[in-house]
Amino acid sequence: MREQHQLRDDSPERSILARLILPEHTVEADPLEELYGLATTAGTQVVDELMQRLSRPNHGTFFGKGKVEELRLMVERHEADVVIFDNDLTPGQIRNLEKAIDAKVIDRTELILDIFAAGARTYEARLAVELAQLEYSLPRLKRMWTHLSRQAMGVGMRGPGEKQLEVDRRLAQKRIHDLKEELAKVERRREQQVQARKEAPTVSLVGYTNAGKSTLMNALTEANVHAADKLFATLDTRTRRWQLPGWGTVLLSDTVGFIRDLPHSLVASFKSTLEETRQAELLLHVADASSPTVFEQISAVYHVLEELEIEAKDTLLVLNKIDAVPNAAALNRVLERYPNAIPVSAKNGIGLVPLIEAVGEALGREFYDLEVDVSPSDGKLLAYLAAKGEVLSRKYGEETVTIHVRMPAGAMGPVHRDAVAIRDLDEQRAAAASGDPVKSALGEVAKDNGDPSSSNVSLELPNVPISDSSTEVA
Ligand SMILES: Nc1nc2c(ncn2[C@@H]2O[C@H](COP(=O)(O)OP(=O)(O)OP(=O)(O)O)[C@@H](O)[C@H]2O)c(=O)[nH]1
Ligand SMILES: [Mg+2]
Repeated sequence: MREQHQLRDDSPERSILARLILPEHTVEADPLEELYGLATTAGTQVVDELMQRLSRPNHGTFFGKGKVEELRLMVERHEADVVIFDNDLTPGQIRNLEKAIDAKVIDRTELILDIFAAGARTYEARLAVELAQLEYSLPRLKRMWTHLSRQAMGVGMRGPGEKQLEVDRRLAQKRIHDLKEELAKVERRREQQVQARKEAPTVSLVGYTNAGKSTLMNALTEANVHAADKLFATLDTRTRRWQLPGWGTVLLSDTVGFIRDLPHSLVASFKSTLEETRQAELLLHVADASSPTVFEQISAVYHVLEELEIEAKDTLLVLNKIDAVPNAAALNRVLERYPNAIPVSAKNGIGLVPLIEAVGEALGREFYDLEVDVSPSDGKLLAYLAAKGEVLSRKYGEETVTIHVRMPAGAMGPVHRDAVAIRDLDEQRAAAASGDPVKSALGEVAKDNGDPSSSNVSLELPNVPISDSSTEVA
């Protein structure tokens, strides 16, 4: 469990973490871990936490009556400034809660927007965040006004208050309109830029926030991009030339990380930042194999990619942080589900040589010879495989249909996203013939987890750190 900070006077804001767990939620072993990361990244000091299970949220106050009272006492006891919910609340629920507990209430979306606002550096990222924040606050303007009117009530300002609200709302709408126009312009410009600069195939790093994308970028290209143990350390795209051994020059892009339930408005406004990803020949989906929620994180990433309408031509799943997995069984559990994933440790340089080989191979590849496990109810994917590929056989198992199919590499996106499991038959044949370097590196990790250096696959690459695609704002 997280250690709770001591109360300190110089602390900026004392926060209490709260989460409502509904029957449909998957609950992690430590259900508040991610929120804790977000809250500390936002600069608050977490002093306590509270959770409740309900069959559905209380309409008025989100938590049930007794829990709200418990929360009020907790706020009082810790002199907390803010209660941060891991859920999304309605403006009305926030208003009622704030009144009941006498502290500021922030929901998950607002917290994420706050972190993005604090971290946005480039012009595009700033536009994107401002738009998302305005769209979030527009339906909540009334809430701001309620606070004002309470103070203003004494001097009989109710009329002007209402009028002010109208003015604010119109101003916000106008600004949203302008921002959208500007972003559309930036998007078009960016699309052309990326196209014009495309001297070589692009490989784009994507993945859950904190999975190690920037660290991997640095390990592969000596790009020296910012990597840090906080959420959303990267908010813009950096592209570097990468001399891929045995292949030549490719462009490698590091991008903003994703998170589950990423606010829709934010996703939409980050489209232009993700232009490199959209035009990439290959996505390297970096996942944190040491996270207890790695499966949820992987599917959250595919979800966001889908929402962004990024139809990846091809994807390799990279299981990072294998130096930090608790034991070999934990890693094998992930590899069972994703047999073609490439285990690495970006931090210790383990597995980079097999990764480089896999990237080279994927870029050169035109067809995949695959066995794809599909859920029988997934008619869409079954139809897709038949339409885009050449189906060689179908086997009906208890829970999945296994399809042997030859797929063009350019059509792999939906397969990666929707299949229950994918086995690359070419790769299996090659591994059987030569003794698989990936699996053997992995065997060493499993044996010597306490001493990752002993399984270090050494890496020496002639890397050239070059251009920076992002427009830095001073
Ligand atoms: N143990 C271990 N830690 C790693 C590894 N790779 C990265 N990390 C750590 O994970 C944290 C996040 O790394 P980043 O490279 O910033 O992650 P990111 O995916 O770029 O994160 P965002 O930009 O915030 O989305 C840092 O503290 C890294 O040192 C690894 O292979 N093993
Ligand atoms: Mg990063």
